[in-house]
Amino acid sequence: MEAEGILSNPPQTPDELKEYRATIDNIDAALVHLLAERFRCTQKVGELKARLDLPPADPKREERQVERLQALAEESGLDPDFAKKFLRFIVDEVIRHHVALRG
Ligand SMILES: O=C(O)C(=O)C[C@]1(C(=O)O)C=C[C@@H](O)C=C1
Repeated sequence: MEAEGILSNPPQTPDELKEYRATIDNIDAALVHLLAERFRCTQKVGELKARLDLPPADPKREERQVERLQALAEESGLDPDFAKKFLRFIVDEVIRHHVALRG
């Protein structure tokens, strides 16, 4: 009996799907660890910039980062536009932290 797409007797998760999901969980954990490491590094950068009175954002540096990441994305089969948006999302958060550090 099925009502509005909800199965009363849901099928078991296939083993193949479980395996993919285990891989996804590992990759997600690695991403979180890598991002935490990146933010520890940018925290140091933010402190340095505040100390030396340097601007929080460096658009020229960002341009070089986008170019490099888009090339890497193309080489590895990732959508370069997604790579660009992902970097923007992270860098915007970093800049927010840098601004807060200036007090
Ligand atoms: O390299 C810097 O100057 C940083 O502050 C780090 C970072 C980044 O997260 O990669 C963040 C903000 C800048 O606009 C550029 C790069």
